[in-house]
Order: sequence, then C-alpha cells, then structure tokens
Amino acid sequence: MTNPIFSIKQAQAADAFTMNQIGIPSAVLMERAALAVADALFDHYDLTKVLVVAATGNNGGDGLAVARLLKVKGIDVAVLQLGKPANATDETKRQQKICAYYQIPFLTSISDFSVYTTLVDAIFGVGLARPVEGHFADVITQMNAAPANIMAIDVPSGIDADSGEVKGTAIQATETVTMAANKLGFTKPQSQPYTGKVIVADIGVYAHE
Ligand SMILES: NC(=O)C1=CN([C@@H]2O[C@H](COP(=O)(O)OP(=O)(O)OC[C@H]3O[C@@H](n4cnc5c(N)ncnc54)[C@H](O)[C@@H]3O)[C@@H](O)[C@H]2O)[C@@H](O)CC1
Ligand SMILES: [K+]
Repeated sequence: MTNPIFSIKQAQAADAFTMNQIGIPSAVLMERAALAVADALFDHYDLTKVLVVAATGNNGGDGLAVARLLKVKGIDVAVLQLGKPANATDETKRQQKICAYYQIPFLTSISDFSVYTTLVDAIFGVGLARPVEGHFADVITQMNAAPANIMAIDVPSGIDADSGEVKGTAIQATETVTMAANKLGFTKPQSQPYTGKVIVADIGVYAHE
C-alpha cells in the first residue's frame, strides 16, 4: 500500500470522519498527536529548557499536551501563549486546564529566546486561513533567529499545507511531525527549508474509503 498524501481538505475530512462517523473522541487524537511529538523530542532533542509556542486553535492544543508530557517527565518547560486563552477551542481549553493542574508557566511575552534549547511550534496547523502578520509574525521571526532547534507540530506555522508556500512569515523547523499522512505542500521543494525533516505520525485517523 502506498502512503497517502493529504490536502488540507482531505486532512480535515479524515479527522472529521474519524471523530464523527467512527466515534473516536477528538481528545484521543490530540493525545496521540502529542505523544508522537514528545517521542520525537525525547529521541534526539536537547530538552534542557523547552518553550512551547501555542496559539488557541487545536494545533495549540497539541502543543499544550506536549508541554504536559514533557513536564511529567521532569523537563523544564513553559508555554508562550499567543491569542486570548478564552478564545481557545474546547479541546485546547481542556489542555489549558490540565497545564494549570501541573503548574506549567504560561507566559505572554519572551524577552530572550536564546535561553531555550528547544522550541516547539504549535501556532498554526492546517487551520491557517490567511497570511501571518503582526505579533504572530514577530514571534515567528524571533523563533527562527534563536539558536534552538524547532519542532513543528503538524505544519510549520505560516506554511500553506496545500501549496507549500509561505503565507506572510513561516517557521523554519528542524523537523515537522505531521499527523496521519504527509501533506501535499510538503512534496513541493519550496517547503523543505521550512519543514526540515518530515515525520508522519499514525494517530489513529482513518480516511473514508
Ligand atoms: N481533531 C482534530 O481536528 C485534530 C486536530 N489536530 C491538530 O489541530 C490542527 C488544526 O486545528 P484547527 O482547525 O483548530 O486550526 P489551527 O490550530 O491550525 O489554527 C486555527 C486558528 O488559527 C487562527 N488563524 C488562522 N490563520 C491565522 C493567521 N494568519 N493569523 C492569526 N490567526 C490565524 C484561526 O482563526 C483559528 O483560531 C491540526 O493542524 C493538528 O495540529 C490534532 O490534534 C489531531 C486531531
Ligand atoms: K505548527
């Protein structure tokens, strides 16, 4: 069997089919996504001091779950929260509560990105809907300029997962752990400097046959 390659619509449809038709809860998929990212981080990243940069969509929720998986293993991890927590998706709100239980620091600004040994990009995934501007773009620029390796969750933030093109500004990741299937945009050569190495994680998403 050949490995599938998903467009954004196919990725969203497969997620929706898995949750709504098969009945696997969204939180299960998020936890499996986070476990895949955490496994890759534990495998070969310097986890002395980690910053997860998370927005309020489900990509951010994946990031918060990763922060907790690191915290419970004794890693020094904090979250840079972009956007208002109150605007988060239900799944991401659930992850915010869990992070609060574990007393993971939530920061709203970072004066010096160079103190971190690993950055986790959980800003935008397949939900990127317009060019990245303003504060989001400033943070991405600062992350790219930092010496740390960057792990991108699902999609390097700012990359269009269909065309592989930069929408405004984009994360230049060391690696991207992408969920369920490779993405169409990652087969385009222009995306490679942004995705770094692409790892496809099986998170138990099933496409409608
Ligand atoms: N159940 C699911 O649907 C699953 C989703 N997963 C994760 O969730 C991601 C998709 O989540 P969402 O659909 O919530 O989308 P995202 O989290 O990718 O982003 C959507 C959010 O970003 C905002 N946004 C989009 N473009 C913006 C821009 N240029 N500037 C500022 N804000 C912008 C939107 O208004 C929305 O609030 C996937 O990439 C994956 O990481 C995984 O947890 C696996 C399961
Ligand atoms: K991301």
